[in-house]
Amino acid sequence: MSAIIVFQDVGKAFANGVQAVSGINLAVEEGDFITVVGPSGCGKSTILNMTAGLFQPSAGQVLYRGQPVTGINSRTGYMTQVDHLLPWRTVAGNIAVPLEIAGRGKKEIAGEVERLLALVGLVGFGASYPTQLSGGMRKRAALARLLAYDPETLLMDEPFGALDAQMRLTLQIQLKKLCRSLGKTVFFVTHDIDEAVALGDKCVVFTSRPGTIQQVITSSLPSERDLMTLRFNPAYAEECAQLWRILAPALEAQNSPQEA
Ligand SMILES: Nc1ncnc2c1ncn2[C@@H]1O[C@H](COP(=O)(O)OP(=O)(O)OP(=O)(O)O)[C@@H](O)[C@H]1O
Repeated sequence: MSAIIVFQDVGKAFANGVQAVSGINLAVEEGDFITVVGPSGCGKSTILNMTAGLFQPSAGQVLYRGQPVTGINSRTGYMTQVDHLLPWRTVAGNIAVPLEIAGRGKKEIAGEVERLLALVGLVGFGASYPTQLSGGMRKRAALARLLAYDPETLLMDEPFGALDAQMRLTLQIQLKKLCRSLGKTVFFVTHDIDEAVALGDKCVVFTSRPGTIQQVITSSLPSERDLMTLRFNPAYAEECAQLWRILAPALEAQNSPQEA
Protein backbone atom coordinates (compact mmCIF):
# COMPACT_ATOMS: atom_id res chain seq x y z
CA MET A 1 0.00 0.00 0.00
CA SER A 2 1.13 3.56 -0.59
CA ALA A 3 0.09 6.86 0.94
CA ILE A 4 -2.51 8.66 -1.14
CA ILE A 5 -2.92 11.67 1.17
CA VAL A 6 -0.11 13.05 3.31
CA PHE A 7 -0.39 15.94 5.74
CA GLN A 8 3.01 17.46 6.47
CA ASP A 9 3.05 19.79 9.49
CA VAL A 10 -0.25 21.22 8.36
CA GLY A 11 -1.73 24.23 10.11
CA LYS A 12 -4.68 26.40 9.18
CA ALA A 13 -5.29 29.88 10.52
CA PHE A 14 -8.28 31.67 9.02
CA ALA A 15 -8.34 35.38 8.17
CA ASN A 16 -10.48 36.02 11.26
CA GLY A 17 -7.57 34.84 13.44
CA VAL A 18 -9.04 31.41 14.29
CA GLN A 19 -6.32 28.77 14.37
CA ALA A 20 -8.35 25.71 13.37
CA VAL A 21 -5.62 23.06 13.27
CA SER A 22 -1.87 22.94 13.79
CA GLY A 23 1.00 20.51 13.39
CA ILE A 24 -1.01 17.83 11.58
CA ASN A 25 1.11 14.93 10.33
CA LEU A 26 -0.81 12.04 8.85
CA ALA A 27 -0.47 9.57 6.01
CA VAL A 28 -3.60 7.96 4.58
CA GLU A 29 -2.94 4.73 2.69
CA GLU A 30 -4.77 3.94 -0.51
CA GLY A 31 -7.92 1.95 0.20
CA ASP A 32 -7.99 2.91 3.88
CA PHE A 33 -11.22 3.77 5.63
CA ILE A 34 -10.18 6.50 8.06
CA THR A 35 -12.59 7.89 10.62
CA VAL A 36 -11.96 11.25 12.28
CA VAL A 37 -13.37 12.23 15.66
CA GLY A 38 -12.81 15.11 18.04
CA PRO A 39 -14.59 17.85 19.97
CA SER A 40 -16.77 20.30 18.11
CA GLY A 41 -14.77 22.97 16.28
CA CYS A 42 -11.44 21.11 16.43
CA GLY A 43 -10.93 21.35 12.67
CA LYS A 44 -12.25 18.03 11.34
CA SER A 45 -14.05 19.64 8.40
CA THR A 46 -11.06 21.90 7.85
CA ILE A 47 -8.80 18.94 7.08
CA LEU A 48 -11.35 17.51 4.63
CA ASN A 49 -11.65 20.93 2.97
CA MET A 50 -7.90 21.17 2.53
CA THR A 51 -7.82 17.67 1.03
CA ALA A 52 -10.53 18.73 -1.42
CA GLY A 53 -8.48 21.85 -2.18
CA LEU A 54 -11.27 24.23 -1.18
CA PHE A 55 -8.60 26.26 0.59
CA GLN A 56 -4.90 25.93 1.33
CA PRO A 57 -3.10 25.33 4.61
CA SER A 58 -1.46 28.37 6.15
CA ALA A 59 1.46 26.18 7.28
CA GLY A 60 2.87 22.95 5.89
CA GLN A 61 1.32 21.16 2.95
CA VAL A 62 -1.23 18.56 1.96
CA LEU A 63 0.07 16.12 -0.64
CA TYR A 64 -2.23 14.05 -2.81
CA ARG A 65 -0.44 11.27 -4.67
CA GLY A 66 2.79 13.10 -3.91
CA GLN A 67 1.69 16.47 -5.30
CA PRO A 68 0.76 19.50 -3.18
CA VAL A 69 -2.98 20.24 -3.34
CA THR A 70 -3.07 23.77 -4.71
CA GLY A 71 -6.54 23.90 -6.26
CA ILE A 72 -9.77 21.89 -6.42
CA ASN A 73 -8.79 18.25 -6.06
CA SER A 74 -10.99 16.51 -8.61
CA ARG A 75 -9.85 13.06 -7.50
CA THR A 76 -11.89 13.54 -4.33
CA GLY A 77 -15.66 13.61 -3.90
CA TYR A 78 -17.46 15.28 -1.01
CA MET A 79 -20.56 14.20 0.89
CA THR A 80 -22.01 16.13 3.83
CA GLN A 81 -25.03 15.89 6.12
CA VAL A 82 -27.05 17.97 3.64
CA ASP A 83 -27.53 16.02 0.43
CA HIS A 84 -27.99 18.99 -1.96
CA LEU A 85 -30.17 16.95 -4.33
CA LEU A 86 -31.80 19.18 -6.94
CA PRO A 87 -35.55 19.09 -6.12
CA TRP A 88 -36.61 19.80 -9.70
CA ARG A 89 -34.74 16.78 -11.07
CA THR A 90 -35.65 13.13 -10.66
CA VAL A 91 -33.29 10.77 -8.84
CA ALA A 92 -31.95 9.65 -12.23
CA GLY A 93 -31.61 13.28 -13.27
CA ASN A 94 -29.64 14.08 -10.13
CA ILE A 95 -27.30 11.14 -10.61
CA ALA A 96 -26.82 12.17 -14.23
CA VAL A 97 -25.51 15.65 -13.37
CA PRO A 98 -21.80 14.73 -13.15
CA LEU A 99 -22.10 12.60 -16.29
CA GLU A 100 -23.71 15.46 -18.20
CA ILE A 101 -20.97 17.81 -17.02
CA ALA A 102 -18.42 15.27 -18.26
CA GLY A 103 -20.11 15.46 -21.69
CA ARG A 104 -21.19 11.82 -21.90
CA GLY A 105 -23.76 10.76 -24.48
CA LYS A 106 -27.44 10.22 -23.57
CA LYS A 107 -27.39 6.46 -24.01
CA GLU A 108 -24.21 6.05 -22.01
CA ILE A 109 -25.63 8.24 -19.24
CA ALA A 110 -28.82 6.16 -19.07
CA GLY A 111 -26.79 2.94 -18.71
CA GLU A 112 -24.49 4.42 -16.12
CA VAL A 113 -27.40 5.80 -14.08
CA GLU A 114 -29.04 2.33 -14.04
CA ARG A 115 -25.76 0.78 -12.88
CA LEU A 116 -25.42 3.36 -10.09
CA LEU A 117 -29.05 2.95 -9.00
CA ALA A 118 -28.44 -0.79 -8.65
CA LEU A 119 -25.17 -0.19 -6.78
CA VAL A 120 -26.92 1.82 -4.05
CA GLY A 121 -30.12 -0.24 -3.94
CA LEU A 122 -32.44 2.25 -5.66
CA VAL A 123 -33.57 0.21 -8.65
CA GLY A 124 -37.05 1.38 -9.64
CA PHE A 125 -36.70 4.82 -8.05
CA GLY A 126 -34.96 6.64 -10.90
CA ALA A 127 -38.16 8.47 -11.89
CA SER A 128 -38.96 9.59 -8.32
CA TYR A 129 -38.30 13.11 -7.13
CA PRO A 130 -36.17 13.72 -4.02
CA THR A 131 -39.22 14.89 -2.03
CA GLN A 132 -40.81 11.47 -2.59
CA LEU A 133 -37.91 9.63 -0.93
CA SER A 134 -37.17 8.74 2.69
CA GLY A 135 -34.10 10.24 4.36
CA GLY A 136 -32.12 7.05 3.81
CA MET A 137 -33.10 6.84 0.15
CA ARG A 138 -32.03 10.45 -0.37
CA LYS A 139 -28.64 9.53 1.07
CA ARG A 140 -28.39 6.62 -1.35
CA ALA A 141 -29.24 8.93 -4.24
CA ALA A 142 -26.59 11.41 -3.07
CA LEU A 143 -24.09 8.55 -2.78
CA ALA A 144 -24.89 7.39 -6.31
CA ARG A 145 -24.38 10.92 -7.61
CA LEU A 146 -21.06 11.11 -5.77
CA LEU A 147 -19.97 7.79 -7.30
CA ALA A 148 -20.93 9.07 -10.75
CA TYR A 149 -17.91 11.39 -10.49
CA ASP A 150 -15.86 8.24 -9.85
CA PRO A 151 -13.68 9.92 -7.22
CA GLU A 152 -10.89 7.73 -5.86
CA THR A 153 -11.22 9.28 -2.40
CA LEU A 154 -14.51 9.97 -0.63
CA LEU A 155 -14.52 12.86 1.84
CA MET A 156 -17.52 12.31 4.09
CA ASP A 157 -18.48 14.88 6.70
CA GLU A 158 -21.07 13.35 9.02
CA PRO A 159 -23.03 12.04 6.03
CA PHE A 160 -25.41 9.93 8.13
CA GLY A 161 -25.74 12.39 11.02
CA ALA A 162 -29.43 13.11 10.57
CA LEU A 163 -30.60 9.50 10.11
CA ASP A 164 -32.27 7.26 12.67
CA ALA A 165 -30.19 4.38 14.07
CA GLN A 166 -31.56 1.62 11.84
CA MET A 167 -31.29 3.61 8.64
CA ARG A 168 -27.81 4.67 9.63
CA LEU A 169 -26.73 1.06 10.14
CA THR A 170 -28.14 0.05 6.76
CA LEU A 171 -26.22 2.83 5.04
CA GLN A 172 -23.03 2.10 6.96
CA ILE A 173 -23.18 -1.52 5.81
CA GLN A 174 -23.79 -0.46 2.23
CA LEU A 175 -21.05 2.18 2.24
CA LYS A 176 -18.46 -0.15 3.71
CA LYS A 177 -19.31 -2.84 1.16
CA LEU A 178 -19.24 -0.42 -1.76
CA CYS A 179 -15.94 1.14 -0.75
CA ARG A 180 -14.31 -2.25 -0.41
CA SER A 181 -15.56 -3.53 -3.74
CA LEU A 182 -14.73 -0.28 -5.57
CA GLY A 183 -11.39 0.19 -3.80
CA LYS A 184 -12.19 3.69 -2.55
CA THR A 185 -10.16 5.51 0.05
CA VAL A 186 -12.43 7.14 2.63
CA PHE A 187 -11.93 10.01 5.05
CA PHE A 188 -15.03 9.97 7.27
CA VAL A 189 -15.75 12.60 9.93
CA THR A 190 -18.23 11.72 12.66
CA HIS A 191 -19.29 12.79 16.14
CA ASP A 192 -20.45 9.27 16.86
CA ILE A 193 -17.89 7.12 18.68
CA ASP A 194 -19.65 3.84 17.84
CA GLU A 195 -19.73 4.79 14.17
CA ALA A 196 -16.05 5.77 14.19
CA VAL A 197 -15.06 2.37 15.61
CA ALA A 198 -17.51 0.39 13.49
CA LEU A 199 -16.35 1.85 10.19
CA GLY A 200 -12.69 2.77 10.60
CA ASP A 201 -9.60 0.76 9.75
CA LYS A 202 -7.98 3.60 11.65
CA CYS A 203 -9.52 6.27 13.81
CA VAL A 204 -7.82 9.66 14.06
CA VAL A 205 -8.61 11.42 17.33
CA PHE A 206 -8.27 15.20 17.46
CA THR A 207 -7.70 17.44 20.47
CA SER A 208 -9.77 20.57 21.04
CA ARG A 209 -9.00 23.61 18.88
CA PRO A 210 -6.46 24.26 17.64
CA GLY A 211 -6.89 20.67 16.57
CA THR A 212 -3.84 18.46 16.72
CA ILE A 213 -3.78 14.69 16.38
CA GLN A 214 -4.03 13.21 19.85
CA GLN A 215 -3.89 9.61 18.74
CA VAL A 216 -4.36 7.33 15.75
CA ILE A 217 -6.04 4.09 16.78
CA THR A 218 -5.57 1.16 14.42
CA SER A 219 -8.60 -1.08 14.59
CA SER A 220 -8.12 -4.63 15.83
CA LEU A 221 -11.30 -5.61 13.99
CA PRO A 222 -10.96 -7.32 10.61
CA SER A 223 -11.31 -5.00 7.65
CA GLU A 224 -14.20 -7.10 6.42
CA ARG A 225 -16.52 -7.07 9.43
CA ASP A 226 -20.16 -7.79 9.98
CA LEU A 227 -21.60 -4.46 11.13
CA MET A 228 -24.93 -6.14 11.88
CA THR A 229 -23.47 -8.22 14.72
CA LEU A 230 -20.61 -5.93 15.74
CA ARG A 231 -22.36 -4.78 18.90
CA PHE A 232 -22.00 -8.34 20.28
CA ASN A 233 -18.23 -8.38 19.65
CA PRO A 234 -16.24 -7.70 22.86
CA ALA A 235 -13.30 -6.25 20.89
CA TYR A 236 -15.67 -3.68 19.38
CA ALA A 237 -17.07 -2.76 22.79
CA GLU A 238 -13.56 -2.38 24.18
CA GLU A 239 -12.48 -0.11 21.29
CA CYS A 240 -15.54 2.08 21.79
CA ALA A 241 -14.71 2.33 25.49
CA GLN A 242 -11.07 3.14 24.70
CA LEU A 243 -12.09 5.90 22.31
CA TRP A 244 -14.57 7.24 24.84
CA ARG A 245 -11.85 7.39 27.53
CA ILE A 246 -9.59 9.38 25.19
CA LEU A 247 -12.29 11.84 24.17
CA ALA A 248 -14.18 12.24 27.45
CA PRO A 249 -11.96 14.94 29.06
CA ALA A 250 -12.24 17.24 26.03
CA LEU A 251 -15.99 16.62 25.74
CA GLU A 252 -16.50 17.31 29.45
CA ALA A 253 -14.51 20.55 29.17
CA GLN A 254 -16.62 21.53 26.17
CA ASN A 255 -19.84 20.93 28.09
CA SER A 256 -18.87 22.68 31.32
CA PRO A 257 -19.88 26.36 31.57
CA GLN A 258 -17.09 28.87 30.84
CA GLU A 259 -15.78 30.82 33.83
CA ALA A 260 -16.43 34.53 33.64
N1 LIG B 1 -13.95 29.65 6.41
C1 LIG B 1 -13.75 29.90 7.71
N2 LIG B 1 -13.45 31.12 8.16
C2 LIG B 1 -13.22 31.34 9.46
N3 LIG B 1 -13.26 30.41 10.43
C3 LIG B 1 -13.56 29.16 10.04
C4 LIG B 1 -13.80 28.82 8.67
N4 LIG B 1 -14.07 27.49 8.60
C5 LIG B 1 -13.97 27.01 9.85
N5 LIG B 1 -13.67 28.01 10.71
C6 LIG B 1 -13.45 27.87 12.15
O1 LIG B 1 -12.41 26.91 12.32
C7 LIG B 1 -12.71 26.07 13.43
C8 LIG B 1 -12.74 24.63 12.99
O2 LIG B 1 -13.88 24.46 12.15
P1 LIG B 1 -14.30 23.03 11.57
O3 LIG B 1 -15.61 23.23 10.89
O4 LIG B 1 -13.19 22.50 10.77
O5 LIG B 1 -14.46 22.19 12.89
P2 LIG B 1 -15.18 20.77 13.11
O6 LIG B 1 -14.29 19.98 13.99
O7 LIG B 1 -15.52 20.17 11.79
O8 LIG B 1 -16.49 21.25 13.88
P3 LIG B 1 -17.87 20.46 14.14
O9 LIG B 1 -17.52 19.17 14.78
O10 LIG B 1 -18.61 21.37 15.08
O11 LIG B 1 -18.54 20.31 12.81
C9 LIG B 1 -14.03 26.56 14.02
O12 LIG B 1 -13.76 27.45 15.07
C10 LIG B 1 -14.67 27.31 12.86
O13 LIG B 1 -15.49 28.36 13.31
